[in-house]
Amino acid sequence: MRRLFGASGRTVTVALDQAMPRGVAPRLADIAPTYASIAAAGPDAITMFKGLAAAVFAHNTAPVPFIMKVSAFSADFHLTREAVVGTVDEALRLGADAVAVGISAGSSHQVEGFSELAAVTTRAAEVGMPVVCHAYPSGELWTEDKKGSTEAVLYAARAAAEIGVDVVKTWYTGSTAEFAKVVEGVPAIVVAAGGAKADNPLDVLRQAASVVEAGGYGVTAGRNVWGAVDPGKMVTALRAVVHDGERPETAAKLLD
Ligand SMILES: O=C(CO)COP(=O)(O)O
Repeated sequence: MRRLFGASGRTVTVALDQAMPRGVAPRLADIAPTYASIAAAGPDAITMFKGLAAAVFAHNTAPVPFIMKVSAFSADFHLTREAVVGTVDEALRLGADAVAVGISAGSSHQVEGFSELAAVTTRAAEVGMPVVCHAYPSGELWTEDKKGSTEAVLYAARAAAEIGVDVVKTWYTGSTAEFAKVVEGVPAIVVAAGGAKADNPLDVLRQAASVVEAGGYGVTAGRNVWGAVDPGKMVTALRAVVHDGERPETAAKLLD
């Protein structure tokens, strides 16, 4: 856990796990320069599937703390059912520092999803491997008024914590006050996803500052890092906000 959370006790983790769920964006297709830019800026960890990790880390086993994603959804084909694509024991053998599992709360596949997560937390506890859960209320069973609400996000995040994960990564709920309700109701370390690509990079930094102000432990950001004009500079700016408490407007100057 100490490897994933810097000296400040917070994390700027970069998620490079999105080709399978969301399609092979050009920055992910041409992964070598994207990875090099991100890694050089020193994120606290990178979340990836094992095959990509094997490719980008090459023969250097641990240049950056590595969170191995062991489940995957595929938005265009199935948003609410995760494929199991790895195990805790594999992650151990590959030198991963943690495993990550996704759950889709409020879906007709919730029972299987929770059971699969529980199998991971049980094995991970036996071998001392931290578990990160990407816990989203992305199921189809939510009524229209509940979809995307703080109540739904809190439910997904709370379920993950109760299944015994160490870190819950979930959706930012729009304001410091609303995200604080999620943090307060979840007995685990809570971090926020970056979310859909923002038009203005300053908004990414403002969101990170709000997460920390709400009591969150940082961010696990994907599209707003690897999709940034300069991914490495975005990692540096996020680190300034999350670890050093820099104002977003000041940190944004690091993007120039
Ligand atoms: O961890 C993530 C995806 O698995 C976060 O991705 P986004 O920041 O793009 O939402």
